[in-house]
Amino acid sequence: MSGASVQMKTGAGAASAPGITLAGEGYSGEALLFAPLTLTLPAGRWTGLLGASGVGKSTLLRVIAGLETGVRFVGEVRVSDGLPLSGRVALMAQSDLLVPWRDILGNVTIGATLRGARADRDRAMALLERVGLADHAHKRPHMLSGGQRQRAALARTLMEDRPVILLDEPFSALDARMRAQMQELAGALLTGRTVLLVTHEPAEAARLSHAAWLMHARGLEALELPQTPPVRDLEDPAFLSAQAALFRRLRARDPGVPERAGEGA
Ligand SMILES: Nc1ncnc2c1ncn2[C@@H]1O[C@H](COP(=O)(O)OP(=O)(O)OP(=O)(O)O)[C@@H](O)[C@H]1O
Repeated sequence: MSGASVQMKTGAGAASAPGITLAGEGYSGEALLFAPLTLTLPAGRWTGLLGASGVGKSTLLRVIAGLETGVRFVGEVRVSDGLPLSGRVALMAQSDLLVPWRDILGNVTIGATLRGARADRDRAMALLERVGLADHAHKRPHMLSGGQRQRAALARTLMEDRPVILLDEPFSALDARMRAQMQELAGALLTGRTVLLVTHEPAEAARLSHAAWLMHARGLEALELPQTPPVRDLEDPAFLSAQAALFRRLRARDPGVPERAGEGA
């Protein structure tokens, strides 16, 4: 590995990771999008959030980040230490948001630049190495594939070293091999952070989450996960059967209605 090694497990971010509780309901125009729900993100844990497209997952994530949404959210976000979340959150949005006029290294260090701080280029290069982009550090984003851009966005998110990490479908553009690797990297580097992982992949939620929820218009439903800690081994039988159970749950006709015995996919 070139440059500084990436030491994030014991960083300040993990030490101060708060728990977060979001409680409220969402409206699209006048229509109820999702009924009152309470989403708890335990301190220092990964929470997975699954649900049909358009149900409001990204909205919850953006509300926690304190960003505008196209949905009217009526409710509140509580933080376990009572301190504002501002400055303590790193968000990896669905679109990579790489700025076209900076190279990949410049994108990974953009947070420091925007704050007027000195960028730690060694650490940024070490992260780019970990996401397999060291050879692309001096290319502009348009020269990269979708999956490469997503890995650059992941490196930029990890670079911020924040206690709260919000990931919106962070591995969706990656091939299977790279996806598994990036899951393992994120799982290792974000140990001890409070992480919300929005994903369409039950396998991803089952592999990375301490707790996972299925969101639907009537609220949240707890999903069953193995007792073993994440990141779970891809061949772990408990992981494989949890993944299969999540698939069955997602494929059920109406996820808001509990299945009767003998029903299901
Ligand atoms: N800027 C906007 N203006 C108006 N409506 C919006 C806007 N952004 C999102 N919506 C609506 O809010 C709802 C929730 O969107 P959101 O992006 O939170 O869903 P999601 O569950 O994350 O979907 P996906 O899985 O497809 O990303 C959707 O029905 C969408 O049409």
